[in-house]
Amino acid sequence: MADKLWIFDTTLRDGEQVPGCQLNTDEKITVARALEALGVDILEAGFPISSPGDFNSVMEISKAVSNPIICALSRAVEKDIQVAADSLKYAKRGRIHTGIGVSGYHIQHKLRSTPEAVMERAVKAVKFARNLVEEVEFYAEDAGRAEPGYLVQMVEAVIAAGARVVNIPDTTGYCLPEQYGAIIRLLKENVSNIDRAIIATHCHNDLGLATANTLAGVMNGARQVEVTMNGIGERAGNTSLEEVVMAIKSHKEIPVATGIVTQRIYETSRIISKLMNMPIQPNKAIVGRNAFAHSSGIHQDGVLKNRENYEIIDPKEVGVEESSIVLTARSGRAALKHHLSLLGFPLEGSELDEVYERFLVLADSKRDIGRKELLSLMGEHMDHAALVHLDDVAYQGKQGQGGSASVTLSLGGEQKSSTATGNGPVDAVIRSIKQLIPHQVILDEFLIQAMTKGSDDTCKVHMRLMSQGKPYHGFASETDIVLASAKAFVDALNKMPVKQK
Ligand SMILES: CC(=O)SCCNC(=O)CCNC(=O)[C@H](O)C(C)(C)COP(=O)(O)OP(=O)(O)OC[C@H]1O[C@@H](n2cnc3c(N)ncnc32)[C@H](O)[C@@H]1OP(=O)(O)O
Ligand SMILES: CC(C)C(=O)C(=O)O
Ligand SMILES: [Mg+2]
Repeated sequence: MADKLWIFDTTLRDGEQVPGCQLNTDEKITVARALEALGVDILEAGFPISSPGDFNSVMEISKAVSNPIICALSRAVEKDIQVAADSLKYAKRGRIHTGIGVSGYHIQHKLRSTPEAVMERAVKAVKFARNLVEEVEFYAEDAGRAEPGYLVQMVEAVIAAGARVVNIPDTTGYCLPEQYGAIIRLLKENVSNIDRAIIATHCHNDLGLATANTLAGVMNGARQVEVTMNGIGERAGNTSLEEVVMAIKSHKEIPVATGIVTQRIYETSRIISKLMNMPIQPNKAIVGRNAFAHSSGIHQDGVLKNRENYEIIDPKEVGVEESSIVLTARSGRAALKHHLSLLGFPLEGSELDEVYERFLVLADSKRDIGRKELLSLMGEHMDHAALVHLDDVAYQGKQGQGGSASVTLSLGGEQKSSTATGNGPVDAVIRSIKQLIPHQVILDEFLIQAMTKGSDDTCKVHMRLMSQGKPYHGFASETDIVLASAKAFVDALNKMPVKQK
């Protein structure tokens, strides 16, 4: 039977160290509840000595969630440890995570100490923590660059002092997978009391190796992995939860199993991205917008014949409704035929060839080919009847007073106008459009990206609308951010089936 792999989520501690990602207590509780539903085993809720707000967050999270073990971080400093223990007083099961730097760099140049004195502080800290809580985890900071013999002695000493989990961080993301795996193996083979503790991995992504190193650690005996949702964390980030969990699920030869409800991965990723104002790169493994999108002809043909030709994970397994076939100038006939048949045009042979030629000319000049473009390829008369046209947009806004907008759309050939107010001009414009369309759509994701750094820059807007449980992506580029938002919204509307608009 596979061993249990303990999933230690540090999104609310290491993840929250990202500049601009700081959360208030209510937001942290929302994230903690989402992580609990996802099935994480240990939830590192914060660094309680760092501020009254973080102390309060750890305390409130301890009250709000009951399944995961709640963990509080501290230095190897008695006051930190005492405050961490106080913050955990409502936790059903609390853990103190204390530790100290163990590499030559940290011992000499950060702590300005000696290896012997650092070992003494480590042992003292673990004993002090054990007097306050049952569960103590020790982190050997910068273990990835530590002298191996010293690391073995340190791990043996802290286990003897009462640590039940020993975390071996590659704090600077320096190790190669073979090197990191060898460190874990060294500890398994040379620490005399290692059977009394669980070894944990905690890898950073400075060389893009965090997931590979974590898996190397697991293959060599680690049974706890410290991860964050979307891989966020200090500098280049931490190992991402979704990557490790899905790598393990995809490779049965890794002899471990997790309790993660993988179908909740996508939703959890979005909740965290939104609350932390941290967009997810489109090509991010598992949760990126393009993780299940196929855009070149050979791939699209393969996926349409059998999804598994180009997908190692069923998107439903991670909570993504379905893979998508995106039409671009690199698409072939199979993809075009697929989209046309969805629109009710089952073309074959020379008819398909003829439309494909015209499609390629269009696709060479336009990056994103949607319903609107396909309908116009099939005959301009269809266009007016089936599409939403943005005829006019006017808006204004004043600091502290929100915004107002009026929008005119042509819907099914009929012109309609509406006005609305909102918390700013963009919100007002989107509300105006929503008032004009007959069915409910939810704006689920909204990204604005400036191309360069000038105030005269073109901004690119991406919106994801949900309608009847399905996602529709809209894109637009304009120098005017409000107009770009309106156009992206309408672009997504135009990708929905006619009856939904
Ligand atoms: C690898 C990691 O991610 S560790 C976690 C990183 N997270 C954070 O640092 C966020 C929380 N931190 C804080 O709020 C503050 O830095 C505090 C409250 C911990 C300390 O604040 P200050 O007392 O002002 O110290 P400051 O941050 O300037 O310096 C850190 C001190 O801790 C010492 N230190 C660092 N790590 C440890 C450790 N694990 N154990 C003991 N001492 C440590 C440093 O040597 C330095 O000591 P010095 O002032 O005697 O040189
Ligand atoms: C505090 C420890 C676990 C850490 O975040 C690191 O070493 O990267
Ligand atoms: Mg870290």
